[in-house]
Amino acid sequence: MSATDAYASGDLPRAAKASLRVARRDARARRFGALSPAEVAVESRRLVAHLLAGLNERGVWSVAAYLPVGSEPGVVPGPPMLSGAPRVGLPDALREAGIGVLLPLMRPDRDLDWAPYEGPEALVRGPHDLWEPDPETALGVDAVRVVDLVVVPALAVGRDGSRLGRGAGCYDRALARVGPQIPLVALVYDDEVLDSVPIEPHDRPVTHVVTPSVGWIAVGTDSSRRHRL
Ligand SMILES: Nc1nc2c(c(=O)[nH]1)N(C=O)[C@@H](CNc1ccc(C(=O)N[C@@H](CCC(=O)O)C(=O)O)cc1)CN2
Ligand SMILES: Nc1ncnc2c1ncn2[C@@H]1O[C@H](COP(=O)(O)OP(=O)(O)OP(=O)(O)O)[C@@H](O)[C@H]1O
Repeated sequence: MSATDAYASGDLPRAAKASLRVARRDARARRFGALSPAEVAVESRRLVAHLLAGLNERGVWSVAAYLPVGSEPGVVPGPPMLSGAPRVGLPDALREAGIGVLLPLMRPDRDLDWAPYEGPEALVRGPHDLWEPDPETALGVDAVRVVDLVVVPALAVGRDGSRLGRGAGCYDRALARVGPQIPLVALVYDDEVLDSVPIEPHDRPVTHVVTPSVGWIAVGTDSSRRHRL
């Protein structure tokens, strides 16, 4: 296949994404390994505080979010609590601020279902080391349409709004249902804000990034930025 054919068929951005994903995942794991649990906790608290301040300024009352795990930004380090419940930072902080929170449940078809967050004790072990709401409480894939803002996981984000995810396409499917006026906010570490990351036609650009040190950064093209708050 020629390079032009490869590009037209989508193979080039797909391959570029795959190698960047490996590099970013390694970099994240290395960085995480070099920090103590206390340092991770401090960074997570700063990230969550920035996120909350910006939600408050924007008058946001409901969000679709997620529970950071492993080396993801916002994770609360340490084993599960004595009760067996996971350590929860971000969803509790949102709920305590009076914000309604939906959490995702990964479906076998790699789409995302959504359920209200009702506290750490109500979470159950999901696939891939994730903690998820009880599937009995799930509202369906369309529940994400009603929130004021979506908090999105990412391995890296470009200043042009391009986002690199884990590669399952879960968020691509979910974000395809979200209206164009809804802010899409990726949580990343400071060194994960790049000029751009490879994209494919199905990728929805994010509108903002929040990092532990800088806080909120509006991303996207100049024209996309002119049309929003
Ligand atoms: N905290 C958190 N929750 C989330 C996501 C996320 O990225 N972070 N998701 C975002 O989509 C959804 C779950 N999506 C996932 C998609 C793929 C893999 C997966 O393939 N995991 C591999 C390891 C490689 C990796 O970490 O990516 C595995 O477990 O073998 C895991 C979760 C919904 N909930
Ligand atoms: N709206 C969609 N409907 C159906 N399939 C989709 C959709 N969006 C993406 N996909 C599929 O998901 C695959 C993975 O997409 P991609 O590499 O962009 O994932 P990602 O953005 O890194 O992951 P995520 O969205 O889970 O964070 C794509 O190859 C594509 O076939």
